[in-house]
Amino acid sequence: MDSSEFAPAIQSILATAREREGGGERVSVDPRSLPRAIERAEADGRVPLVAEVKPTSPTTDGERTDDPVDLARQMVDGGAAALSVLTEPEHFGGSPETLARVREAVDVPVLRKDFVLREGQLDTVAADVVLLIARFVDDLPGLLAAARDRGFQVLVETHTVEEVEKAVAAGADIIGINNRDLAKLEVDLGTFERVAEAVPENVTLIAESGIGTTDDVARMRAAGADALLVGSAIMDGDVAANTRRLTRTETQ
Ligand SMILES: O=C(O)c1ccccc1NCC(=O)[C@H](O)[C@H](O)COP(=O)(O)O
Repeated sequence: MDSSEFAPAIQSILATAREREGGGERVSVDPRSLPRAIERAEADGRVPLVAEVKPTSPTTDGERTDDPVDLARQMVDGGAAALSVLTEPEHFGGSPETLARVREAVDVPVLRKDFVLREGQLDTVAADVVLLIARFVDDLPGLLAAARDRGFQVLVETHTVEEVEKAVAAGADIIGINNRDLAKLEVDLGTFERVAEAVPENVTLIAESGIGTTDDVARMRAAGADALLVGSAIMDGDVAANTRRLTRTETQ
């Protein structure tokens, strides 16, 4: 992978991710099903939302320092089908310990959001779902298999049709399309609309990033999103109210 094409913040994220130690002991997970959590939300009329505990980021001003467990509970109270927890410490204010505490406190599936590059890093903490970013992982089939061997469900994040093809060839059954271009850090919801057609019907499809309004929710759902991953728009202000507003969006 040639990192020089990426924004400086991404180059820094990747440099620290390459250095990060993995966990000591091999993790073994009995996961809460993300596809079933999405179905349950649909069945009771909530927009399936993966709400993200995201204290800060390279594109966020300041840092939210409230107790992440309290924020996570508010997201679930607001109707979130699942949660995403950043575990990247240097650029996102996350930690594996935070994820472990959140997962203990809620009963919905929890995604580990990080920049996992090699097998040992899967053993840092147990989660129901782990993120692998197609653009950054050299051996996607190998790392996907290693994650599944440990019991994780795997969300493979993509940004282009070519990356969707790479994810499908690797056997991904949950695919995210990130509206944020990690080369420039620009967000364009048109990305999901353009790329979603390349994703097979039997794959659980998640729209990621830049979703802030009920119109954005309706737009992503109309383009085929089974679920939406939302961070900033939920973390900015009243977390329960923000989650409720987005999960109750009428899309028909
Ligand atoms: O969010 C960032 O600033 C960011 C910068 C560099 C790499 C990744 C970044 N975000 C990771 C994510 O995937 C988002 O946290 C997630 O999709 C939620 O996005 P949003 O709703 O726009 O906060």
